Amino acid sequence: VGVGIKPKTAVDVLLPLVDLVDMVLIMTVEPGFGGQKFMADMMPKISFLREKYTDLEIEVDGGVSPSTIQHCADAGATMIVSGSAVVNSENPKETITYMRDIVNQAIQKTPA
Ligand SMILES: O=C(CO)[C@H](O)[C@H](O)COP(=O)(O)O
Repeated sequence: VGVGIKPKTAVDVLLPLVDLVDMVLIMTVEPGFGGQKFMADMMPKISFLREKYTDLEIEVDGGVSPSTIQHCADAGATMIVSGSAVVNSENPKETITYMRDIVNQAIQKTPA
């Protein structure tokens, strides 16, 4: 079971819930539809959670693409939702593999 927060929701609301769930979702667009612009200013929410919870699955959803994935990975995201960037890609497999590799590389660099 996961719990997600919208961009205007403070990350602190997750703190009492983290131990009860399998993952948290940080929305990087307003929920509703695909194709919106990635909100890089959501990255501090991810870094904050990653610093406190080294093993937590943190998902991002919204505007995630090959050009924004590094921000997510560096902040500590481990699960990625990507719509437009994948379905509009000329090579979805390559796009997925690229984003997965960036996230996996960041995970491997994270101190245990
Ligand atoms: O539905 C959404 C928001 O509610 C998502 O952002 C969407 O599923 C992912 O699409 P995209 O990568 O185009 O932002």
